[in-house]
Amino acid sequence: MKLLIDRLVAGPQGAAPILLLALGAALAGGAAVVIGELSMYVGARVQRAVTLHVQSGLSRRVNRLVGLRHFEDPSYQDRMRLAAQAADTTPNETAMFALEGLRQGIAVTGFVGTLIAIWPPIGLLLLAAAVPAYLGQRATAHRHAAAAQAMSPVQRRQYYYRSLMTERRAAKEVRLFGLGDFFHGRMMATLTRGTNVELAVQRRAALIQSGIAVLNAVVGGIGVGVVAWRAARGSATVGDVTLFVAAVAALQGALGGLLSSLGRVQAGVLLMRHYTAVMDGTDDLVDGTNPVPPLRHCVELRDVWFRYSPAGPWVLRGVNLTIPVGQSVGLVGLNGAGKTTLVKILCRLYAPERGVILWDGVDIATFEAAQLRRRISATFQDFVTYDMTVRENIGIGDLSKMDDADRVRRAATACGLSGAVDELPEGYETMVSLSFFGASENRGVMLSGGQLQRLAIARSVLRDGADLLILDEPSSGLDAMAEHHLHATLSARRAGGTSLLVSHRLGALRDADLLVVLSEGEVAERGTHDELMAAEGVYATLFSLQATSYQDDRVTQRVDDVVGLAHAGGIIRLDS
Ligand SMILES: Nc1ncnc2c1ncn2[C@@H]1O[C@H](COP(=O)(O)OP(=O)(O)OP(=O)(O)O)[C@@H](O)[C@H]1O
Repeated sequence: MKLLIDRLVAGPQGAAPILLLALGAALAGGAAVVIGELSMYVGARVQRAVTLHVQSGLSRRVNRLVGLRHFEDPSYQDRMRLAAQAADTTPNETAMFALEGLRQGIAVTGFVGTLIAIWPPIGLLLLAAAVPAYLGQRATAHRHAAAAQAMSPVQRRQYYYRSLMTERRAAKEVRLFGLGDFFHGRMMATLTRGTNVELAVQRRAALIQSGIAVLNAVVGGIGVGVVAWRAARGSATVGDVTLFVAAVAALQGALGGLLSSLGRVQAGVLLMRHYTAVMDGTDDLVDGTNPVPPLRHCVELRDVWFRYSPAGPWVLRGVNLTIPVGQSVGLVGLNGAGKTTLVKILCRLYAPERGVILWDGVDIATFEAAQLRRRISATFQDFVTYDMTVRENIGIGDLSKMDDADRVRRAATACGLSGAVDELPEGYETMVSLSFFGASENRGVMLSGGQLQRLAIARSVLRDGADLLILDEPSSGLDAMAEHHLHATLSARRAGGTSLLVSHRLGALRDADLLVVLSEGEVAERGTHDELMAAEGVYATLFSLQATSYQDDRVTQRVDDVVGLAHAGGIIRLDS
């Protein structure tokens, strides 16, 4: 371009050299565009591959967490969010920076060379200007990273309020209690707080950028002034001036872009510390390595003490409990007595602070947790309903049987669910969800609370090879008829199996081989139903309380009639 201008300024020229130079300039421009597009495409491929790799590593790491404590720690939740955010953006930013750096780096080297060739001292001036620009950018990057960290809990709160207003789970109560404006107000307050933090960082960044721009303008101005002055004195050409002006503008643009890209990478790298912290972080439970043999004798809790936090109250206080193989143990207690906690410890979702849990005499802490859990089949009180098909919802209990339609159907039948499923538009392939369409774009369905509970229990039933069956409040959502049937079915299936049952409906547990009453984290009573009734303690009081509320002279005859009818003709459908 410089040659072209100098030729034109020098006076009339032949057409061929001018056209040749113009063609050269056009080709150079075109090549730059093509290289730019190519590098964008390669960059997109690279960044996609890196993001997939990093995101996959993060999910695998989280999946490897043995215990539950991290999931109940807000600061870990924040860290996870930042790690995911960093994993999402930093590889992109870095790939972009690498490509931009390559592209702009070549351009910058060319421009700097050109400028130095025209007026060498500009090199020093540019260097002097680059140092504060870099430092300013670095300070901005640190502020961005710090703001992202400070914002994480605020954003989680904001998403939480938004989800309450937009998702199905709270829609009922939000309308019933008129909570829409209340949650909207809270969401806006957190949003405003977050925006203020971000704006403060942006303000600061704008100030720094303005300072850098002024510095660049001064350096550029000095350079252009000197070269123009030299041209006026005849020691430089007009082409030199034109080239210098263009190179200064292009250089400053390229450097600005590079620096801000570098700033984003620096902020991303700072955020990636959260990613590495998650990836390299220790688990709250150390996983064992030993294989888990089939249960032959018993599971025993020996002097187990547990609390959810070091400063919190003891939830289990020296619990001793044996679950002999082939027997059913019923766990009873008031709300908050520690029943579910005990179940979670048995599944090694937490470790006891003192005492041990022995599996045929071996501390379960030495076992590989995943293997131990494969030997246990548990349904929790707060079970999950997945936005998947009925078959998948049951198959979740044993992934190896998820596609075995027959096994899934048998598990559903055992829980009295098959009739209801058959009536669904796509049977077992019906989506249990109001958020997603099914495979054939059919709308999903929502089952009743009791049906969902049976779906969850069917998962445990599907896992029929397990050594220990744990049911935590399996029938709380079932109607009386369903409960009766379910217990009859489960008792039959449990025969000879080992089980731990937790229930507030004491009638459902009276046939258990052993009943254990937990009170404020301690075993208060143990024995069979008859023994505990004779002892006239807590169990007898609770049982009598429940029994008296049902007492009516007409009851016995009616129950006999109903159960007799059900057994005779199957006319009482559990899944009706
Ligand atoms: N994740 C947790 N973090 C902190 N405390 C907890 C947690 N889960 C339960 N707790 C506390 O531990 C105590 C025992 O709870 P747990 O759920 O084991 O009782 P429960 O006997 O199963 O009660 P319910 O009959 O109501 O189901 C309660 O005081 C509860 O507040």
